Amino acid sequence: MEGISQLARKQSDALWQKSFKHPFVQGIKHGTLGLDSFRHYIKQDAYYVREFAKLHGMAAAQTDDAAAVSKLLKIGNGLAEGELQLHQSVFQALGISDQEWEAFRPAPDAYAYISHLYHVVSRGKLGYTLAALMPCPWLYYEIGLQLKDAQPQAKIFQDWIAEYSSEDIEKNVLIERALWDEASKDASDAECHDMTHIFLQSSYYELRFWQMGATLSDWPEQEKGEDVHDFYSSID
Ligand SMILES: Cc1ncc(CO)c(N)n1
Repeated sequence: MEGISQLARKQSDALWQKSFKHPFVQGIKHGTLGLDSFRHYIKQDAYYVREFAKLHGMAAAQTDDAAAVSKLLKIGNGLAEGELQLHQSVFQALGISDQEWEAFRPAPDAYAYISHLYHVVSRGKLGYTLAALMPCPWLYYEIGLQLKDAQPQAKIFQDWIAEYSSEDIEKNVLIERALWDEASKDASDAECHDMTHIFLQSSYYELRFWQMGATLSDWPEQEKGEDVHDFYSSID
C-alpha cells in the first residue's frame, strides 16, 4: 500500500518542480547567483535551521516510542550541529559579523514558514508534525541529487551543494518518511487529506524561501529611513 509520504510527494510535485527550476537554485548550480541574494538567504536560513532543530525536540515529545524519540532527537541534534557549522563558515566567508547577526530579524517569508511549522506542531500529533517538517529535508535532498555534479566556481556554492548531497540527508529522509508512514497508517481519509495539505503548504513556503532570497524581500525598514509608502504603493 502506498504510504502517506509517497502520496503527499506526488500531490506536491508541481510545486517541487517550481523549486527545482527556480532561478535561485539554478543560480547556485551555475555559480551565477548574486552574493547579495545568497547573503540574504543564508541569514534567513540560519534562523530557519535553528528553529527547525528545536522543532525536532517538540516532535520527539509527541511519541512514546523510545526508538522514534531517539531518531528525532538525533536528527535535531545533527541539524543543530552540522548545518549550523555550514552557516558559520558561510557567515565568515561572506563577512557577516556577530553584530550583523544580532541585529537580524526574520523576513516575512521565513517568519511565515516557521510560524506555520509551530502552528502545526502545536496540534500535538506526530503525523501532522512530520507532514509539516518533511518537505524541508526531502526537497533539499532532491535538489542535492540534481546539483551534485555541478561545479560552480565559488566555494560557498560548492559547500552548499556538498551539504545537501551527503548521505546523511538521504538517511534522515528515509528515517522520517518511515516514521511518518508508520504514525499515519491508521489515519482516516480526512486526516490524510489534512496531512497532504500541510505537506503542500510547507512545499509552498519552500518555494517562497527561494523567491525571498532572489528578491531580497524583507520588512520595510523605517529605522533606515526606507520609505514605507513606496513599499505599500503596489497594494494601494
Ligand atoms: C528553508 C529550508 N528548507 C530546507 C532546508 C534543509 O535543511 C533548509 N536548510 N532550509
